[in-house]
Amino acid sequence: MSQVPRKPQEEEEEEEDELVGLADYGDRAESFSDGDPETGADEAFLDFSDPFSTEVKPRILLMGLRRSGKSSIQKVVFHKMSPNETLFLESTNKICREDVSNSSFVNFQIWDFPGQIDFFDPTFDYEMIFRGTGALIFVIDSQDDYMEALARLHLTVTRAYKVNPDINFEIFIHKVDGLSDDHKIETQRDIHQRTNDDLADAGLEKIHLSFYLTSIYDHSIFEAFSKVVQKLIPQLPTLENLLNIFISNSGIEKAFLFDVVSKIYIATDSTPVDMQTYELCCDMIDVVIDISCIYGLKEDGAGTPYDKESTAIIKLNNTTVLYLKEVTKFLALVCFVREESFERKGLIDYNFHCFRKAIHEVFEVRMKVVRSRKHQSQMQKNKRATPNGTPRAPL
Ligand SMILES: Nc1nc2c(ncn2[C@@H]2O[C@H](COP(=O)(O)OP(=O)(O)OP(=O)(O)O)[C@@H](O)[C@H]2O)c(=O)[nH]1
Repeated sequence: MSQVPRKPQEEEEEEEDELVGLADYGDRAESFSDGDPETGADEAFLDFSDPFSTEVKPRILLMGLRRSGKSSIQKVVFHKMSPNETLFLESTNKICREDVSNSSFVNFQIWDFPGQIDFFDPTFDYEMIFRGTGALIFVIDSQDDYMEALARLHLTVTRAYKVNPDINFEIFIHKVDGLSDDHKIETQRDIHQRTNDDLADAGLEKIHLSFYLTSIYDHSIFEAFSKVVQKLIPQLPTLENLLNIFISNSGIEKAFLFDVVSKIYIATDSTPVDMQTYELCCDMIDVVIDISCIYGLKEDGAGTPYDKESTAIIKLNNTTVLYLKEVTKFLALVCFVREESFERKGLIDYNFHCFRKAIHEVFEVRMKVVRSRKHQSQMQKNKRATPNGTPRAPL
């Protein structure tokens, strides 16, 4: 698997950008889906062997049989494609990888594994792939006969677990919009039972699989993705704590920290999440970004639809106010406030200022650790290259 080296300088600048929250919104996802037609292997642009590339953004693999809905999920969640348009997506007939790490807090890669390709072929370095992965999402088409998918799931999970026992295995029982409520529950129970039985037969009952019922036709796919991503964020308890402090001191009912591009919420306060509230927040983000894109950009297209100044207030007819504010270039805070509490907007804004500063500090600490480890690893590499201890000659 070949890799295109990236300049360390550029990489560092990129990371710094993330932290300081510079305005850089936009779907800049790059698709690298043109693999080698001979082998079906993709020309990977991301260095899987770099243990640090996963430190700041979680890396997720999306796998599943053909036509299970992988590309649709990715297009709907990360590219704002409408679900109906996915009907016209062409099938991928080779292994392909897409990287949307530039546009979102989530470092997300999709690996399509078409049925005829054996991805455990020795020519594929699957160990390298699984080693740097935080979560493996396996998509099962619930409207189809899923026996083949379950066999492939078992094979994938057992191999991946051997390489990296820390991977979270997330099973999306997908396209459930076509099933009745009873049928949904029955399908989930059946898939759960069969996969766990297979693992127990292989003596691997300790592998934990999480199941989600998903569809691109409602918010279930965003909700499931949010849960998957949250498991991979080491700072989650700190973020939740900060949100709790923020809402209790500002008279806010509920607050979500959203990844703006994907509308995945990466954290919320500890009050329960209600689907309708979440959906309203998603709609608000859509409204803000759409209006900004249409009326906010200059005539030559210059400017960004989401930046430090981004903020929005929407008053609902049930005496609730929706309040959105920019936190970093990827993240936004969306809150539900009662009208009477919103009268103290000055207090909310001051508390938000402190909250925003704290969020930046949380990620800054992480970045410092990553940088120092990166530095140490580079030093070790240099030492290994010169066993007698003499410094390496500059290239
Ligand atoms: N009803 C329904 N159809 C869906 C859903 N998600 C995807 N589909 C449809 O499933 C079909 C296959 O979707 P793709 O996204 O191309 O599947 P894929 O897994 O990427 O397929 P390959 O590229 O062949 O690997 C498309 O016609 C989608 O419109 C869903 O949640 N519900």
